Amino acid sequence: MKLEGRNISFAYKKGFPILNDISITIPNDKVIGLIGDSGSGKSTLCKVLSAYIKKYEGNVLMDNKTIDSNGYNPVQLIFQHPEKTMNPKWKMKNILEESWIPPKELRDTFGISDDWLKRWPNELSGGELQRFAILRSLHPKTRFIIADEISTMLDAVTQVQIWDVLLEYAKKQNIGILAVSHDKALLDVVSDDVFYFNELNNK
Ligand SMILES: Nc1ncnc2c1ncn2[C@@H]1O[C@H](COP(=O)(O)OP(=O)(O)OP(=O)(O)O)[C@@H](O)[C@H]1O
Repeated sequence: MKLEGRNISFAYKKGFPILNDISITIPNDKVIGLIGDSGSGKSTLCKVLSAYIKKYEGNVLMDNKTIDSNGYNPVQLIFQHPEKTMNPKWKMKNILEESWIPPKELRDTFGISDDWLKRWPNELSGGELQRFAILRSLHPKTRFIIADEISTMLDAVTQVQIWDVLLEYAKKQNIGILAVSHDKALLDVVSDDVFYFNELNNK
């Protein structure tokens, strides 16, 4: 299985293109790293691939087919700032289980303590929240994860812990990952191949 962006072009404002005929393939048994300058359009590409942006030129295909926009999206985007994607008025248990109910062992693997489930999002640290955001995205129907700077705000130890569990789970479940980061050293460790955004973007 593979996720493909084929000849993707996009502009927020007419005449100011951000993505120019970009093509990228993410096989479901690989981690593809993507590195590039700030403001170059990496997050925009992530949003196109995960259908947050719906109007663009080109195609996003999973095994050569367009993705059904009605059902569960098998391409899940995880953002740098997990708090922005969580309802502050919901307790963590509801935020997690809105997507699926992961087995307790998997929660434990992600280092999520039972006590955290009873808290509000603003009662957890960024790293703790990010564990929830990642686990929430690993619904059994997820086939690809688009990880947009998911560990940037974490200390080195937490960063390694989180990537370790994510990589192990993805490998077991055949989930492909696009890992976007400014951190070349991190991408060299987690990715099978690393691409430079500017080389994909035909400006
Ligand atoms: N909703 C939006 N409306 C208009 N312009 C936007 C919008 N979102 C992003 N941009 C602009 O598009 C360009 C690309 O932004 P994007 O967030 O994709 O870059 P990036 O490579 O992910 O940057 P960074 O590495 O700093 O996160 C930037 O110039 C940004 O200001």
